[in-house]
Amino acid sequence: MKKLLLIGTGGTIASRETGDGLSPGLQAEEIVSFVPEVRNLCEIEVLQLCNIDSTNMNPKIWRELVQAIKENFDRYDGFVVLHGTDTMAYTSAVLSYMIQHSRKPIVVTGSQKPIDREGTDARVNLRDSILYAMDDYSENVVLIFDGNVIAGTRAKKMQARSFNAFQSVNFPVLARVQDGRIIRYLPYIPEREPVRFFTEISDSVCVFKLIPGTRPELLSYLFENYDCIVIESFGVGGIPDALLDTVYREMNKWKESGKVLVMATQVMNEGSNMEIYRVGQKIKKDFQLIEAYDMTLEAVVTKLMVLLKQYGKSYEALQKAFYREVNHDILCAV
Ligand SMILES: NC(=O)C[C@H](N)C(=O)O
Repeated sequence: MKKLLLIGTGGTIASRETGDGLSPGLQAEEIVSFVPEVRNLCEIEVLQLCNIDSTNMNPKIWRELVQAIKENFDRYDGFVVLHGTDTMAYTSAVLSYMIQHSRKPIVVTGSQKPIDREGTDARVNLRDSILYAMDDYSENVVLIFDGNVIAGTRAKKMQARSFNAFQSVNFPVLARVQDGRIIRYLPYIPEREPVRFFTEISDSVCVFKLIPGTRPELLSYLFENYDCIVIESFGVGGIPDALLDTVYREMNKWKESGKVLVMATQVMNEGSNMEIYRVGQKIKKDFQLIEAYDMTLEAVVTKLMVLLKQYGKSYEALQKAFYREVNHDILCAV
């Protein structure tokens, strides 16, 4: 019989009413007891990493999660991580970058309603995730929710309350799990390279969302205090004229000190391309700016967190690595 490690981190799936609102209280062991039939599929062992609302997720816990999977990697055939939905897409993305070429599936799942509630989505999500994690044709990091199997780097929370909370952005859903069957939409290409763990991660990345009329002072503060700024711009991407002086002044200082500016867009679908308009083209050329193209913001941020630790000293190497595809994260870089 195959062996599965179920890792509890908290989230609504583990939550109970406290009088002050829902808060994680159930342990992973108790959570599996709500779906006893999964014990027929595989041997399940549990590890309780933490028990938090995923609003409190952070890079330190990600490091511990990766460490836990690394230490147990040879002993199990697959992993299911129970997680809150609010930052689940960040965690599935960061796991994709910190654990690459995994022949063994690492599934991240959770629910919109606690597992002990009637009509909860938790039981079906947990059952689907275990089924998928124990299938011979599953590999790498995926997020499973409401029957959709989404590549770890492509998930985004799109509904605050409904059961179909996650969508796969700019990439097809990999598979569906329906009535206990897996329907795969993409051909199985076995991982050939050995698994690689990256256990270091930077917390010096920030996101700056532009609005019409953004004041430049704010940008100067971020330039001084972070190693990497991701600007969420408008449309296919550009910098407002009113911010250009600040950006040029800071960037000239910055490039020498190994800091990085990355352009992304507030528009979720189809991605950025700064070469289309004057507001984007010139500045991109002047500083060889990195841009997100079709990646999700969650993937951009977490990829940079991991790459900064490896290539923080060389802008060219970081740029090259950023555009290298990992777990289906980018298709359209030119
Ligand atoms: N549905 C959920 O899991 C939401 C919860 N606040 C969390 O992210 O932990």
